Amino acid sequence: MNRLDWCSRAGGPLRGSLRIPGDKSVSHRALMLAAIAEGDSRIRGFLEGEDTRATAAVLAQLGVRVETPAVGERVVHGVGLHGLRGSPQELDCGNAGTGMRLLTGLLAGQTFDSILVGDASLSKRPMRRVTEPLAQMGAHIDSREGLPPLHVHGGKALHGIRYELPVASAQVKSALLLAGLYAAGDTEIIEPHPTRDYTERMLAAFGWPITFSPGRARLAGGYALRATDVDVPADFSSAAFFLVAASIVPGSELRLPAVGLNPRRTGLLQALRLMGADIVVEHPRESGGEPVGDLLVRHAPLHGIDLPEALVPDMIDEFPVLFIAAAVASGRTRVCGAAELRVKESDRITTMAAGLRMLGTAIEETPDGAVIQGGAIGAGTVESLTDHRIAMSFAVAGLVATGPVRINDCRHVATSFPGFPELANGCGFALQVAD
Ligand SMILES: O=C(O)C1=C[C@@H](OP(=O)(O)O)[C@@H](O)[C@H](O)C1
Ligand SMILES: C=C(OP(=O)(O)O)C(=O)O
Repeated sequence: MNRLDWCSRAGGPLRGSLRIPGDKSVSHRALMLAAIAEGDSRIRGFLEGEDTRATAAVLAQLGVRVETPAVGERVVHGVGLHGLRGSPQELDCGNAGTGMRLLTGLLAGQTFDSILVGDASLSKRPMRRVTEPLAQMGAHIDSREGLPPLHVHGGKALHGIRYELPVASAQVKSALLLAGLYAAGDTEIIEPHPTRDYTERMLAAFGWPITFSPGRARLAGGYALRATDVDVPADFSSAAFFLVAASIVPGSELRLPAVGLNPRRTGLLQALRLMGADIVVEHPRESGGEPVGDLLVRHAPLHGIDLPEALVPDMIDEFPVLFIAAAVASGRTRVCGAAELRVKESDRITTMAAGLRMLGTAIEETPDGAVIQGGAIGAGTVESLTDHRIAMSFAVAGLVATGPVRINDCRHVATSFPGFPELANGCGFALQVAD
């Protein structure tokens, strides 16, 4: 893929109503559960991102017919729990940690072997967090010293385990629950802090008996999934860029309709409100078993905070853009308990600290967070290291910078947010491809 650099300039005020694309976590899971269900499932609001399309392509390689009747829609012809077929080719998960980790759980219980590969960024991400508990369930997975590619051996008889997660991770929890569908006996997961529960909710919607409450989930193998239609809400993590952008640009007022508001995703909403943001949830309702609402965000002066550590797992993907809010806010913001940021698409603490320093912000890195002194953001060149959320966060910074912000290596933005530059420019950003 060719290199793509952006230049973000001062813009705004931001105005309008923006349709944010579908939720990435929900889209991955809807594809996987629909694939092994009995019957046809229709997914509406599907994220047309590179990550979720990679998962659809992997499932097609495994013998699942996935149709695209319209943009943002998939019809998945489920093959049943035991209907997947092995592929002689490698299964390419692209940039997606979620895709690779959940598929590893799903494939551990099959009769055939699979090889999962990813791009340069995914090939550096830790996989022992899934392979070790899966091995305790009886799976056999070879890795390159805990990194992809993963060779998942088939034909292993799995048995359920009771597993206390060492780190809060919805991906690990979900991988084990998917393997648990194929295991004898109970699989029980206990989390150090509750994480997003989409897998649990969706398994229930597909008719699999499961009990779950915040921080716990338990199911037994040996049932069947019944096809069901899934309505995917707009992705809160994508909405996050606009929540911060409208908060920091004077005169802004943005509406973001039908955004998913699962409480395990909305930590940034609470953090921004603690910083003084003006964000209102209008028409809170349920859609497809998930809480959704229309977000109305207006400019408001922000001030620094000590981020409550309990919010960290509920905003794990929103730290890059929170760092931008903190760099603009008056006073100091302190983040701790967020060491997981170091194993995302890039080391998000170091990448953000390096970029903000280039723009003149005083930021001190700590092992599990950062201390950020707010003030004016300057012009400069920053590296996104191909991390989509870093690229979009610095695009937000450019709106209020004293000069142009050049952002290198933005080619992966479409992994989670296809159409971001167009949507951003449509509401008042000044974001262009750089020469
Ligand atoms: O389960 C999911 O869909 C996700 C869980 C989180 O990862 P971890 O499970 O590694 O925390 C998050 O960062 C990722 O973007 C999506
Ligand atoms: C960490 C992320 O995704 P994944 O783990 O699926 O690559 C993300 O989208 O910020």
